Parts: sequence; C-alpha cells; structure tokens
Amino acid sequence: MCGIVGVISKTPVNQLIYDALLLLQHRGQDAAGIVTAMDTKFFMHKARGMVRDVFRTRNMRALPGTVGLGQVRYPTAGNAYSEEEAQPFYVNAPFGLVLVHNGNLTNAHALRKELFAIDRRHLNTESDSEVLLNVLAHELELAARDLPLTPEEVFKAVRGVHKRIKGSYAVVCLIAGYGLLAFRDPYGIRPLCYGQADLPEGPEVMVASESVALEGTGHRFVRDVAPGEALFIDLDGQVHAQQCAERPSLNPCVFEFVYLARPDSIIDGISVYQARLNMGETLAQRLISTMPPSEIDVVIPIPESSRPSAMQLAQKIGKPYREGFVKNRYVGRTFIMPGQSVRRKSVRQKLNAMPQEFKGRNVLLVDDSIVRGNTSREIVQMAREAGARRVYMASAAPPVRYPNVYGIDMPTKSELIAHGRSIEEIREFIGADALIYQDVAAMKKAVGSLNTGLDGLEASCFDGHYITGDVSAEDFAAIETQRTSQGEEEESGRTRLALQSAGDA
Ligand SMILES: O=P(O)(O)OC[C@H]1O[C@H](OP(=O)(O)OP(=O)(O)O)[C@H](O)[C@@H]1O
Ligand SMILES: NC(=O)CC[C@H](N)C(=O)O
Ligand SMILES: [Mg+2]
Repeated sequence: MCGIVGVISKTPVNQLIYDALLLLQHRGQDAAGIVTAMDTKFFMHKARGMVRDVFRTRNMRALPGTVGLGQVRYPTAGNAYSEEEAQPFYVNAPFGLVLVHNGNLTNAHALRKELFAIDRRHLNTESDSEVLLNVLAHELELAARDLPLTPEEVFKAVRGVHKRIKGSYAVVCLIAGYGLLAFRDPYGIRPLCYGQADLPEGPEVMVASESVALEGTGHRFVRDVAPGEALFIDLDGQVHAQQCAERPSLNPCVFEFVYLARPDSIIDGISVYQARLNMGETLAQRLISTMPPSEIDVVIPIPESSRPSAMQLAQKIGKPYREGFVKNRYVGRTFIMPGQSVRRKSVRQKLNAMPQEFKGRNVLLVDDSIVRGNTSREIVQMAREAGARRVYMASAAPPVRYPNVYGIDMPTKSELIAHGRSIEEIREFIGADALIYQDVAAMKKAVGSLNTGLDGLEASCFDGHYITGDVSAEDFAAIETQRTSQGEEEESGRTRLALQSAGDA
C-alpha cells in the first residue's frame, strides 16, 4: 500500500509534505519522493528508503514552491530495487504532469503495448503507475482544446482514464501552471480524502490517503473523495468536483481495516480502530464456540496491528491481556518488506518474548492476519521457548486464500499459507496447539456495519470475489509472473546488498 499526498497552499509546502509522508510511512517503506512546483517549474527528489533517510536538509532546501505532492512506496508492480520506479512520475506533455498513485492496475500489461503501438508514448519502467500517468497524459491531450485548461476538460480526461484503466487507484497529479487533480477508482477500493486549513494567506487544501495525515498537519477533514469522483484544486485553492465514472459504487478494501491503515484514521466514514475492536469482539464469539475460554490463562497480542482486536477479545472472554512481546520500534513492518528471507529474519529482530508472561501458562496469541505464516510460525516457537505450556493462535482476519491484485503485495497463491491448506494443516505448519480464524461474514459485518452507506467491501483475498469483475486469467498470470520474477530479483538484490555491507565492514 502506498501513501500519497498533495497540497496547494500560499506558503512553502516542502516541510508540510514531508510531515504528511511521515504520517503515512506505515503505508510504504521502500521508497519516498516529493515534487514541488514554482510557477511552471517542477522540483523533484525521490529515492529508495524511508522518509527520514531519503530527505536530507539539502534535498528539502531544493524543493521550493507552494504546491506539491509526495508518495511513500510499497511496490506491488514493477521492481522494488529500481530508483526510477520510486514516485512521483513525470511527463513533460501536455503542460507538464507529475503523478503519485496508490493501487494496482490489472490491465497494465495490455495498456503498455497499446500506449506504445497506438498512442506513441514511451514507457521506461515496469511500473503500472507510469502506465497510468501516460494514459492520463494522453486523455488530457485529447480533452484540452483551447487554453487555458478548464476544470471541465480535466474531468473529461478523467472520464477517459476510467474507461481505459482497470484495477484500483487513488491518484494525485500536479498539472504545471494549473493545479492539483485527485481521483479515485470507480469501486472506491483505495482510500483518498481531503481537508483544509484556513491560513492568514488564504485557504490551504490537502489530499491524502488517510485522514491521519490531514489531522497531523493541522487540516480540518472535509470528506472522502467519492469512488469515481475527481477533484480539481486550482492554484487559488478552490475545489472543483465532479463524478467521472458511469456506475460508481463504494467497496473499500477490507485489508485497510485489518492491517494497512493506522488505527486513528477514519476511512469512508469507518474508524479503523473501531473496526479492529469489532473484529476482536466477533473473534471472541468464534473462539467461545470453538473452545472453552477457561483453557486460556492469558491473551497476548502480536504487536503492532493486532492490539485493538486482542484487547477487545480478552475483555470479552474475561481473561487478562498482557504484552508478552516487545517490539523493536526501529524495525519496519515485516509484511510489506519485499523478499521472503528478509521478512523471516525480521520477525525475530522485531519481536522479543518476555518469559514471565509465558512461563507455565496457556497463552492465546492474537494477530490481525496470517498471510505467509512467517510471523505466526516464528512467534509460536518463541512463545514455547519462553516457557508457554500450550500455545493457541487466533487471527482477527479469515484465512488469506486468494491472491490480491488491487495493491496488496500478495499476488501469488503459492506464497499464501492458507491457499490449498485446511485449517488443521495451517495449524500444524505454524506449530500451534489450536488455531482459530475469524470467518469471512463476521469480518465483513464487523467492518461494514460501521457504515451502512457502503455497497460492499473488497475482500478478494479472503473470498475470491474480485469486485471489478474484469480480471482475466491473463491479467492474473501477468501480475503473478511479474511479481514472481521481481521477487527473485529482490532476493538477489538483498543478497548483493548484504554482501556489499559485509565487504564494507
Ligand atoms: O503471515 P505473515 O506473512 O508473517 O504476515 C502477517 C503479519 O504481518 C503483519 O505484521 P507487520 O510486522 O507487517 O506489521 P505490524 O507491526 O503493524 O503488525 C501482520 O500484522 C501480521 O503480524
Ligand atoms: N502499493 C501501491 O499502491 C503501489 C503503487 C504501484 N502499483 C507501485 O508498485 O509502485
Ligand atoms: Mg503484525
């Protein structure tokens, strides 16, 4: 999941975008980038790494201007090792455009050929976001007739984009000399919202993936961008909005609520924290129907994302909630790290067990989700090493059985521990004495009941139903092949880096 932000102000925006990206860091830890604009000139800095590492003072000084955007990347297409695939992406015509994208296109492979052969556009990376930018540039070229460019023409271009691209996308794009365009896919899979601050110099408008980025930078949350809707914010900070999709419907990605988003964000009217509490509540009901709670001495969360669910579950079954694992706060999120071997090693670097919470006890470990099973397998073993008598494991999300093609990095079935395995086989794999999963309907109810205005929830990795309804076998194969070969490159890239640093030492 990437984090994106865009802002139009009357005062310099470099620090503001940096601060917003720090608030969105949990959504992407592989690369970061900012573009600012002064008149029609763009200034860009992007590189691999976390926000704090990518931007030094000298880079920040070189980002002048009162308009800009930024991104933190967690790759789901293309190559995590390529600096060029860090975002924003730039094209010089029409007008000069820079774009940031959160999501994943399912027809990028077909569009790539079409763009070259028919639209005469050249792409230089494997990123689907570069495809998206070029489709937008092409549509804008067609829509813009006489100058100056009008919001109506911008919306026409977005209508064209919706028709051509498939998949999930939340996008912010800077149009040199005109303003900031933001839009969201017609199914509302990926989140996007906007807010405002009233500065003495005039209004400041910020668009961001999560409300926490608005709040944390002093903006009043105005509303979510509707599915299919586009906002065009002109250089005076005036917001123009139009629905650009033919049949929009709101189906936010359920994995945002399970794991991706920060608990203090509100997405599409749903508090992520409350959704996690609710999932803890329904998981407790499931547990009670599976085993007597009297067999459990203590409930222990697997930090960090599972805490609200574990807390609520413990309260519901009347057992103590204890922090048995300490998290090294300097290790990033392991699920969103590219490469299996890095993920595996990181679990032990990240979490350490405190024996006094485990010794001689029957412990129930709670995680928000079990994806590849790396975390739970290591953790169960660590709980045993710390002296636990029996180790039970519960997941606040149902088994992840199907690949995700909408921007969560689990594109291949084979990497998912629950794919083609029974619960009993998974239990055996992770080495737990019992394994309890949330069920799909309960999860959907726990989240969906918090906003009755939803049309549904995008939950394909749990139920195999792909909301856009147009993902062909060829699309699955293209996404899978690309990510598999990239995975291998990532592994060898990591090895290269490890060898280099060993050599440097
Ligand atoms: O089954 P796996 O493939 O191991 O993935 C699942 C784990 O990954 C995530 O944690 P992560 O460390 O990314 O972040 P967190 O600190 O927010 O929980 C998630 O919360 C699970 O703990
Ligand atoms: N997680 C995301 O939103 C990724 C955006 C884009 N697909 C990329 O790989 O860079
Ligand atoms: Mg976790």
